Amino acid sequence: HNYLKEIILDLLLMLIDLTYSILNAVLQTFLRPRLKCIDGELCLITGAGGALGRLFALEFAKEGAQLVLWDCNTAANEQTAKLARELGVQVHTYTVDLSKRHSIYETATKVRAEVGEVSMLVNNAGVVAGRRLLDCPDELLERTLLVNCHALFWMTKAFLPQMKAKNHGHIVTVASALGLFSTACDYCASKFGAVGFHESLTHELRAEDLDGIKTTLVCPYIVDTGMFAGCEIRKELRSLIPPLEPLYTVQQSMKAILAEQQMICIPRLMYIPFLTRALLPWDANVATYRFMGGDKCMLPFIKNVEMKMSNGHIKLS
Ligand SMILES: NC(=O)C1=CN([C@@H]2O[C@H](COP(=O)(O)OP(=O)(O)OC[C@H]3O[C@@H](n4cnc5c(N)ncnc54)[C@H](OP(=O)(O)O)[C@@H]3O)[C@@H](O)[C@H]2O)C=CC1
Ligand SMILES: CC1=C(/C=C/C(C)=C/C=C/C(C)=C/C=O)C(C)(C)CCC1
Repeated sequence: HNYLKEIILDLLLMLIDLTYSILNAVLQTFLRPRLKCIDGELCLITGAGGALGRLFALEFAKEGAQLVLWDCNTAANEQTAKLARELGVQVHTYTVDLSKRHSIYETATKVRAEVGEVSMLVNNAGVVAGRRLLDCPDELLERTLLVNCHALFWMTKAFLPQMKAKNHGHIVTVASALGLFSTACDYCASKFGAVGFHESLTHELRAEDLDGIKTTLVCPYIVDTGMFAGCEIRKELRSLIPPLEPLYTVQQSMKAILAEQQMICIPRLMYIPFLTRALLPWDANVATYRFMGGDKCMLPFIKNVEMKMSNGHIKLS
């Protein structure tokens, strides 16, 4: 009898929580969310020499955060640091290879010794091979998984202990719309991995009642940064879902981060293929992808890469 009472009580409590969460989420879409202050927080951004990484650095600098910038491209990273310093914040740069676990751990040890405890982590660095599976060298496929997915584990293992000690921090995962639904590309598996990592980390923190450590998942559609140059959907629909402006993407992401939102799809329209992927039968999804050009969107991108390779602009690493 006691078991029965307990489960009925738990069920009622769960239903109250569930109703509250739904009402709250609906309300939040209409209200302007309260944004947190990150003045003085120490924020580490990976891929800071890249397009979105640089814009993230500048937005965090505008909010008064101190920066630790990581990238494998030293010159691009230094350029980001220069721009951020002009906004009056302290910036520390590190050259690191995120595809190597030891490089991540060694650099993290240096950061802790030379700068201090990181309280915000923006896992932004990402790569794509963008070749057909059978044409793609194993090393390139492996690199996609190492940088986009494995690195999230090592980064979190390196910086979460300090956050846990204070029950204070924020871990941002820059994944992709292609982490929620897929097309033909090596990148999707790595971003699905990133989404899974974010969710399981979020559950782990909740299960340990560490409610001072927030997580945010960022899932943008194509952003006009050059990383996916050539990737495109059906011509007639391109004006309906145009590639995103890099600054808009980062500003929307910042709003979600500062509102401590659990996830954001940019643009909002991307919630639709995310939902229909789960709701519709597989072949129905294939039919809609075919109609919209989502099934072959990577082909012109791959052609681009092949052309650059044959011209000697890109070499296999
Ligand atoms: N652009 C887009 O359409 C979209 C991008 N995203 C995601 O947003 C994030 C940023 O993308 P974006 O700014 O466009 O890409 P960029 O290529 O401009 O920036 C990525 C940065 O990460 C660096 N990087 C790559 N590999 C490593 C490594 N092994 N170790 C350290 N640093 C590394 C790159 O250096 P280098 O240039 O020298 O390789 C580059 O500076 C990525 O995670 C991407 O997957 C999500 C949705 C859409
Ligand atoms: C697959 C697919 C689509 C195309 C998505 C594309 C082209 C996404 C590209 C995302 C990128 C490049 C993300 C980088 O991280 C549509 C038309 C929305 C319809 C639903 C299925």
